[in-house]
Amino acid sequence: MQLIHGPEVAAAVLAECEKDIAELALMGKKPGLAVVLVGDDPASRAYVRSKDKKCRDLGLHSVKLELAESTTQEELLQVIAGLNADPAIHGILVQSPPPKHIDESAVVMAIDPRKDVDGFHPVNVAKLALEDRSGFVPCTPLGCQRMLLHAGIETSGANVVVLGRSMIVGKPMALLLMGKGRGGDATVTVAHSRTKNLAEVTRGADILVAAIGRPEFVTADMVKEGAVVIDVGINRVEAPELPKGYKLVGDVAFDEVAPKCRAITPVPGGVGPMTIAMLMANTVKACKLSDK
Ligand SMILES: NC(=O)C1=CN([C@@H]2O[C@H](COP(=O)(O)OP(=O)(O)OC[C@H]3O[C@@H](n4cnc5c(N)ncnc54)[C@H](OP(=O)(O)O)[C@@H]3O)[C@@H](O)[C@H]2O)C=CC1
Ligand SMILES: Nc1nc(=O)c2c([nH]1)NC[C@@H]1CN(c3ccc(C(=O)N[C@@H](CCC(=O)O)C(=O)O)cc3)C=[N+]21
Repeated sequence: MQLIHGPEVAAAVLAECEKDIAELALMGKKPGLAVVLVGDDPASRAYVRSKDKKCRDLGLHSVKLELAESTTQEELLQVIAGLNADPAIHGILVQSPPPKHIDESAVVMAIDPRKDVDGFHPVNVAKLALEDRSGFVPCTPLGCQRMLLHAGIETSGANVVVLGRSMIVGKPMALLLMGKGRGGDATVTVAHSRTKNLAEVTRGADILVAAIGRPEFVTADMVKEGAVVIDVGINRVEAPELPKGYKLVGDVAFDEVAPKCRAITPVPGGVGPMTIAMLMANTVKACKLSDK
């Protein structure tokens, strides 16, 4: 069984970013990323902090905006308009999900598609579906694809099952893996909460991507011997015996599934660090494509 280490693959991505950042510096350009967080969800805060740190480590310009829970949609849209107009900012990320009084799709629509490093804007969703590589692909599925490539896992002709159909993970993951060319050309099945005989469907997978947000949902009986398993899930579960009072587990019951696998990603230390690395890569790409 091969363990695919997220931080190791992320380091390769970040090394490429560093080369690009050095080249951009020669042209007087420095990639800039703005991350906007509305409210004070602890998991979101942790993510925003680690992104900010990674930016600084790489020498990117980083702006972290932490707005009060009570921020109105109008105020948030004004903040985004300011970032759209700011030539030092090439990427904008608004942490999802926003508080309930804010319409997420209105927020996504307000971001200049050229700065939409999350790849959530309809222009970028369409570009992914059209296989137009000038757009931005959501960081998490992009990171999963990169992990498969790094681990030498052939996707061409493989039976892939993507468990989950969200716009952030499942749907773009399916589009990437069914796309033509390197890291694609797979036969993709997308399963979700209405799927019948789920275990039978997932047992057909040569490559199983789990992105449902249910702790340790995927058990050994759902996985074929020799399959590759990518665990996207990040679930906080209570663990009173630990100093933090919680631990992170994936959507896969790692201990029982791992022994059956050809390769598997752990949680933590799997897909999470890749998401951040791809965010850096998308920001560098946005800077390269910008005229400022
Ligand atoms: N590693 C990383 O960087 C990231 C990790 N995540 C994690 O990935 C997981 C998924 O996130 P996200 O896609 O945003 O989640 P969503 O809640 O938006 O989507 C979950 C999907 O899983 C499906 N689903 C839920 N329960 C079941 C079930 N019992 N059987 C089959 N399908 C089910 C849902 O089906 P239906 O559509 O029918 O409701 C839905 O399509 C979460 O744990 C999240 O924390 C998310 C983003 C980044
Ligand atoms: N607009 C937007 N874009 C996102 O990309 C986005 C979002 N909203 N909302 C929330 C999810 C979740 N997400 C994670 C990224 C990295 C880790 C990560 O690095 N996790 C570490 C563990 C970190 C820890 O120990 O707490 C790991 O898995 O090893 C986790 C989760 C991005 N998301």
